[in-house]
Amino acid sequence: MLKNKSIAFLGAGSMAEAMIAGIVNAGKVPTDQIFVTNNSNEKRLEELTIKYGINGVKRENLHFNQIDIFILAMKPKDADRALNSIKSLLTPNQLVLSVLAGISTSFMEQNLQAGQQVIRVMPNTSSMIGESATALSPGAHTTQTNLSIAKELLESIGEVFIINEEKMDIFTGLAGSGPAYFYYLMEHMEKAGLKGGLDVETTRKIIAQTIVGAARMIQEQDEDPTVLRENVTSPNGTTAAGLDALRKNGGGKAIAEAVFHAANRSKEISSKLAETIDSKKLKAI
Ligand SMILES: NC(=O)C1=CN([C@@H]2O[C@H](COP(=O)(O)OP(=O)(O)OC[C@H]3O[C@@H](n4cnc5c(N)ncnc54)[C@H](O)[C@@H]3O)[C@@H](O)[C@H]2O)C=CC1
Ligand SMILES: O=C(O)[C@@H]1CCC=N1
Repeated sequence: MLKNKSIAFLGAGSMAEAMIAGIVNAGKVPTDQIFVTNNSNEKRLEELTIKYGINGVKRENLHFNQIDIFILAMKPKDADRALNSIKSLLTPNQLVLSVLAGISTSFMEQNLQAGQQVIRVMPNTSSMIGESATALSPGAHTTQTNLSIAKELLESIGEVFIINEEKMDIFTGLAGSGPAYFYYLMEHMEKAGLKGGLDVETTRKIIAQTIVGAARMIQEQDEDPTVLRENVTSPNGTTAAGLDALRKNGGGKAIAEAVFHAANRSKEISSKLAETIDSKKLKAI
């Protein structure tokens, strides 16, 4: 279904690049059918063109009528302006995906033509290596065929979860922002490894393999994380000492709080956008 589709990214930042890399690497969409544009940074467009063999084009050179799927990838504060600038250039059958945190399908629909097919998407930067956990929530007018096409496209950058849009905030807290928590954990584990006398390169490999191993155990053993944790924890052993320190220092609570704060921020972006749309004070978001 994908090989005849043309895709255009509006926004050329880190999320767009991660998705482009994953999609190009998966090879399901020919590179000459992938376009990317941005506000003004032509150097960035050249960079993406050279790196991925796709078409980095200035906005005025993007032929909107030749594109099947648009992927909005600007910052949420730019959503209103971006939607209004493309509104008259689209036909309702063209599919608009948005990866913007906190931007609802109803907000997109209100700011595009009546009946426009839209899908809210929440990927993460592991798209770059085909390992994203990506959520999809279709808008009111999206056909089953277009939802399947979007799913197929996004499966090329990882695992896809079709969820109710009300769950998008918590999904964002868990998976959209999630890689950053693991990188933060790794930064701190790395410091501990260095303090213990290991070199950076070895420490990094050890930590990465430990995280990959734990993640794959969850994926492949069909076992509860509590059971897997208990299997590591010998009575009065090293892990018990480590976990005790983690609990005493608020480790579990800190992780849950991170997820909830990110989810709340996603919700807040939605409500502030709704408030500020009237007064046009978008910069305050
Ligand atoms: N970075 C991440 O891990 C994730 C980001 N997202 C979402 O992706 C979006 C982009 O995030 P980043 O790539 O990190 O931001 P970024 O700041 O790196 O990139 C934003 C891009 O949008 C362009 N832009 C702004 N207005 C535009 C317009 N009207 N038309 C076309 N391009 C326009 C800018 O020139 C820039 O290329 C955000 O809305 C964010 O919520 C979603 C999931 C994960
Ligand atoms: O930090 C952000 O707002 C974006 C959305 C999810 C990950 N990065």
